[in-house]
Amino acid sequence: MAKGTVIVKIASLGSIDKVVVGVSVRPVTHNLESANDLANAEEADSLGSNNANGKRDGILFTNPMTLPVLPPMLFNVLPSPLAALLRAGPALPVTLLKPEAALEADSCAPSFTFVAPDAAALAASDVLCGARSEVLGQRELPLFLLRRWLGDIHRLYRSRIFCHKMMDPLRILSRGSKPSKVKQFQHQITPSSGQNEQPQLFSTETSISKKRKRDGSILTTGQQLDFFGTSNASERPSQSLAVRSPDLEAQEIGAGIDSKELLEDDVKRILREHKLKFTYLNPPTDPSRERRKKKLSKDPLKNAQAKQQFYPEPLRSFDVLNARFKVGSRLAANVIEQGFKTPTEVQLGALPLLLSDPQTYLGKECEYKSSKGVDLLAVAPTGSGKTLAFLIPLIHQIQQTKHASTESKEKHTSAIILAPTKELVGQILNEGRRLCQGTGVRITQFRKGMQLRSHDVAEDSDEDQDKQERSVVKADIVVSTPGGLQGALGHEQGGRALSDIEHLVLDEADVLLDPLFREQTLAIWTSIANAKLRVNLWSATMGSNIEELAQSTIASRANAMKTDWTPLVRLVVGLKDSAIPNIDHRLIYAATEQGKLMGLRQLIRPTTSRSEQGPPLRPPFLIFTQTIERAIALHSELLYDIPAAAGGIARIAVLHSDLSDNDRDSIMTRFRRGEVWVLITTDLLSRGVDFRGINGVVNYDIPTSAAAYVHRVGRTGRAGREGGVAVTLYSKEDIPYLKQIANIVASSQNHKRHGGESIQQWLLDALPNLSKEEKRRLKKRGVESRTSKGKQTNPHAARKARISTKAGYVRKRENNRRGAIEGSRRRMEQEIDDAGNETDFTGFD
Ligand SMILES: Nc1ncnc2c1ncn2[C@@H]1O[C@H](COP(=O)(O)OP(=O)(O)OP(=O)(O)O)[C@@H](O)[C@H]1O
Repeated sequence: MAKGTVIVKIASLGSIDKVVVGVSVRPVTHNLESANDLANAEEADSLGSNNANGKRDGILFTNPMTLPVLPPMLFNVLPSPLAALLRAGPALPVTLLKPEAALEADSCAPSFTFVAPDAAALAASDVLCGARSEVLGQRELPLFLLRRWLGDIHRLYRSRIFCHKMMDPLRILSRGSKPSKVKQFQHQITPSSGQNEQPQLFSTETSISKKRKRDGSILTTGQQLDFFGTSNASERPSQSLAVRSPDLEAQEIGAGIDSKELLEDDVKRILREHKLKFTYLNPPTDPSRERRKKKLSKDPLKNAQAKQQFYPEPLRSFDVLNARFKVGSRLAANVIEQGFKTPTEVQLGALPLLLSDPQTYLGKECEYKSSKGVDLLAVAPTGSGKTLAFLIPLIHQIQQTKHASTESKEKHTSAIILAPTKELVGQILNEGRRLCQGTGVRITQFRKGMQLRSHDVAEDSDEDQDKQERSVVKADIVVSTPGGLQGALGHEQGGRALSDIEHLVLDEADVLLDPLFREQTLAIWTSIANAKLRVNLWSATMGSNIEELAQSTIASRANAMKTDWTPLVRLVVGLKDSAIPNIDHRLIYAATEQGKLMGLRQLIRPTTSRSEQGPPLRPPFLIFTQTIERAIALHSELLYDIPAAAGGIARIAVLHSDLSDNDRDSIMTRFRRGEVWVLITTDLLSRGVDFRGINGVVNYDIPTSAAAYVHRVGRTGRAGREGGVAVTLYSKEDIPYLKQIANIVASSQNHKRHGGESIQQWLLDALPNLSKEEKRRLKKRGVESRTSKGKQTNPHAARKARISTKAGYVRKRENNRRGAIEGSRRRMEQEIDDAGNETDFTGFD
């Protein structure tokens, strides 16, 4: 085997109780081509030693192409535990994917994270030759090898061999070594089945509609609008601008032809196909024009809407960022280097808005004088790449300002990104760092004790300033939760420090402006005393009340500061406030709390008859509960449900806001690496957090609003990935909440790419309708029996809602025991205190 060729290795360790799948750049020492080879390996299990044939025993090597065909052969031939373990081998492509997942999760290029079951396995298997071992489980591989290896794996995934052979590790390891007679190799594409080549949700490929032309012939718009070159090149008409492949486009860019503009009709058609709608929310009011408009139609609303919609030319490919928008070549290269090729809908719509002069799309009519951009409200589906859509323009604008600036090179923060949770802040930071590399723009997370600095503060620096120097933020972009940053505003320089801020981005804007965070967010927003401030608000859901609040804040700020009027535009992708159409939704009636627990167990380890009914829920998946207490209770209930052979309790974890930051980080990392398969959590992880390979989401407790449902289930099916499953278990108490969720499911299934079961009409009809006020109340309160308040108001219902399968007397005994231990501990502490007090007493002088 040529030096540097990457192969995949399956290693069985000494006790044959571990299977490691990894890559090696070493020559093949043991080619697993036949059952005999395997038997040899099984006999001599001393890992790393050479057997009589000079082969390495106990380590089973194969290359990526043979791995998928191994398992069936092994199943039939081998009886021993090794056979069972090797059957788990093909399930480990979940693990095999980890380098990729890790690549996405952390800033790993040009290294990647390899996940071995434990330290011994990693050390013993010597997974990566020539690797520099730094941290447990983390080795570095030269980038070219990584690329080639991932390429091989992706090819396999694309050919679907892997998926076909892939087995559910939980099922295999929990049901003995006999090959099951049920369709265990049932083909299922899951979000974790590799890289997604098509990140668009509403791509032309999937929405081919037919129009009748005037001459009577049928025009298939989907074909005509293969704008992003996804269909077969030979089928495309060569002349159409709308069908150029990215390659061709790249060549054109090189030849300087890219500046060609699309015809207005083409632009409109493309935007319609991708379900993009742009609205100009605050066109300057011209009294004479208003009068004319009223005369034009009896329906002024219609007229107004027609006036306010506009159609900017979409971004065709990331390759044109530099040529068309003069985005710095380093920033443009960073985007491409991360593997982003085709812009998602929100990116193809928002990037031209934020990167070009508003006059180019709003026209001269907007009477827009300054060239300082627009304020933007963007509503786009979960996982559609909003982070990239706001980071690219932000970095570009900061770069431009820096180049144009003649002022001192002293670093001042000029942009703030707010997000509701620390997890999301960390994630934005990671993505921002990757994009900022080599651009001269710095991004940081705002931490406790840090301070922002403005020009003036820097100028009137004194001795005290030196002391504070180390805590002063020197980055251009600061990412923070509202609470974190608001603390800094209390500082005497706080208000002044914000005077340099030119960009404010609110990610998950609807939650940031919801009562929970509203005060903090508005405090920061209104403290920014910079007339040039531009605001972007992003979310997958945005109610009209939030939109109004945003508009009125922008307007009142402008009035108070007497600033020039700035255009405010809205971009909506797809149907507002709806769930992504590329996942399967299942609503399961479980009647009672016990029923829900049984239902969940059924999902984790399905019995055959049930699992035949729909795509099984494969790990990794997330389980949402209503409260922290319930997440903890569910965790301890399910702790032993994953068989020890499959990793046992290490495979399940709980994450909530009562944990320390370190614990939260560590659980997130373990989940991203694939060490944790089932993560139980609260709504803390329902927004923004991006685990690309999540196969499913379980709403163990029903979400309390439609928006919460949209965001929770949006943790799967990221960037257009197919095969995600969203299961909602509901009991009698959940019925009032169900209608809003059933409506979302129905509308999402109607827009599903490949059809799918829609929710039955009788269910929709049978569910009670709620008024706005009731919805608001339900959202605020949650299901009361599951809250601590519910325990006091209705202890009986609260008892019934408890997550536990233990009988009452067992719980009582446990409580008594716990009480006794606690009492004894307290008594001992008391005695020690008393003794201490006695010895401390030194008597009278
Ligand atoms: N053009 C693209 N092509 C492929 N993948 C992309 C593209 N843009 C973004 N992604 C990936 O899509 C995933 C989701 O992106 P992101 O987290 O920004 O989505 P989001 O719209 O902010 O979702 P949410 O509403 O849940 O916060 C990320 O893994 C990101 O790397």
